[in-house]
Amino acid sequence: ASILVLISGNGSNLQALIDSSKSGKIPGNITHVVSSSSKAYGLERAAKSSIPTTIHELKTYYKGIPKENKQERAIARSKFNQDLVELITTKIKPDLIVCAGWMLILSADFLKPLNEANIPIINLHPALPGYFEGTHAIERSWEAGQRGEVTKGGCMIHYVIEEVDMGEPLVVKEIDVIKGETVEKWEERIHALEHDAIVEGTIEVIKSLNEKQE
Ligand SMILES: N[C@@H]1O[C@H](COP(=O)(O)O)[C@@H](O)[C@H]1O
Repeated sequence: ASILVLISGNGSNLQALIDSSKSGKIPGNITHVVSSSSKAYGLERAAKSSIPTTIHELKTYYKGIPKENKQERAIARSKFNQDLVELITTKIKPDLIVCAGWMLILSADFLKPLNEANIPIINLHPALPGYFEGTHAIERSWEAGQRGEVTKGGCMIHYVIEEVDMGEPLVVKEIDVIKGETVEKWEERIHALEHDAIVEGTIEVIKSLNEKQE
């Protein structure tokens, strides 16, 4: 299977995918990496493994449009999505898409054409299903844990739908809250979980794609 990975930053989850596809643990190859930021260290990780990359930055589309001009920005945002869909469906043509630390919301005008093309899209979220949707989930789950509002945390791999971080989970990994633990240690434990979860989730999707072809 050919895998497209979407990133925005450090790329430690991309690295887990690269290592597992090289070792054969993942029955597929990462054929392209798209980054929403030219500063993403993940781009260097891809280059080190000779994986082609594309930088697709929203700020390029917003250039010259004042912040308060919501209408113009909405048109530019939609063009950003359309161009990414175009790139994916006409050039990259992956069997599946893995969002590994991609920090931009994927809306209907991105999801619909890819669903129609039967290209599954999965995402990694550093919290358990139904908890802490959106950004800063690691910090928010840590605070809630230390306040005794939750006793567990973790991460999930889920199919991407319009509702952010709400799609059907296919991998869920839990850890227990440790009272008095630092947020750095909590983050470290969640990242370790994520690196296993993203590999397992990718294998799951490839398995279901192969079953569909049989
Ligand atoms: N959405 C979140 O962003 C982080 C990306 O980490 P990396 O893969 O870039 O190291 C991960 O914690 C992911 O859950």
